[in-house]
Amino acid sequence: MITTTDLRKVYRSRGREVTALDGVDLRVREGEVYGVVGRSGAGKSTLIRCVNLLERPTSGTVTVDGQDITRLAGRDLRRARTRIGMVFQHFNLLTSRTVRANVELPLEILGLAGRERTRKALDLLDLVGLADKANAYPAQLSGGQKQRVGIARALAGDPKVLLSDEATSALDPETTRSILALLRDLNRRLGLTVLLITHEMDVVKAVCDSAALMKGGRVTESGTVAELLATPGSELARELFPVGGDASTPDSTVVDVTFLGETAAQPVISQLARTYNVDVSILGAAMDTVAGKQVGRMRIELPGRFEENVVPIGFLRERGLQVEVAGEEQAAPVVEAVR
Ligand SMILES: Nc1ncnc2c1ncn2[C@@H]1O[C@H](COP(=O)(O)OP(=O)(O)OP(=O)(O)O)[C@@H](O)[C@H]1O
Repeated sequence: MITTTDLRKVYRSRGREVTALDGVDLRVREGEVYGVVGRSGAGKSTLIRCVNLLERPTSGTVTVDGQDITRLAGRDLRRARTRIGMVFQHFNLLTSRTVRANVELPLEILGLAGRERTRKALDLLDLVGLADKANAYPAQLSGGQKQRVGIARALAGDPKVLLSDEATSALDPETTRSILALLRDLNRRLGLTVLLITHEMDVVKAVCDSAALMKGGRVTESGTVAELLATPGSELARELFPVGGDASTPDSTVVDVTFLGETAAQPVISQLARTYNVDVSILGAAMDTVAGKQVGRMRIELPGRFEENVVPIGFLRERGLQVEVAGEEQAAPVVEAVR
């Protein structure tokens, strides 16, 4: 639904050049909620602003719903933009206009007649749970309510795609949860594709089907959350699911095991201990729901060095678990060893 190909953006100001995007390839599928995370300055805002051409990329292409929008200008671009809604961290509401008039603004630009505009704005406010605030002014609303108005306004052009630029960063945790639940609900009910940027892993955990990590203007990892969790060495997986715990002795093997979906319910660790008669110590563990799936991660310690634990580690992998051995690159030989 959204594809960027070798997207580059170089800002030039006062003789200096800053490469904000350094060849970004992104694939957001129709109907998914896709999160882009990264530190401040990684290029997230630039990326999302290039997707609706608020910022013109220096090179590369952006395709939204099959249309290369980097080729568009003038009226064609304005029309394409109505199919791409955007919500902002600081809401960007007009304080002199009522809530209804804020939502009507893009409808005015689209040329809808007065009565039709009002009806549509009221429908949208109903959709975001704010029907009773139509005549209020933004100053009379809480942060969460303001963001609901921002979302209603973003939906005015019946977009297929919604872009969210840190929409929950200015909100408290409970309001964040309710706004994320609203985005998820709109994604499901309207089949809306959502591309959001955030610096909060909890946002990805709560709503995203897929995610990408940006660093220095590049995407360093991307995939569905399940794929990322199953990728050895994935930084995103580690940040989504941190498990701590240090080895009690240098003569042991520390293994991080990730349980996804059905495997989460299987008693594999006790099977491992019984089958190989090894003492398994649990150094750390966490269970959570990520993208609606139960996921667990456990850091275990096996007595003896890696070479002595090749077979038990192979046993875990054979059970379909994601297994990472701390400080080793021998993952492939282990698979070979049990075949
Ligand atoms: N208009 C601009 N002119 C010059 N440089 C800019 C401009 N906008 C962004 N940059 C630079 O581009 C780089 C990427 O910025 P960007 O805002 O996209 O990052 P970000 O990941 O969204 O950061 P944050 O989370 O702090 O918003 C930074 O080095 C920033 O200083």
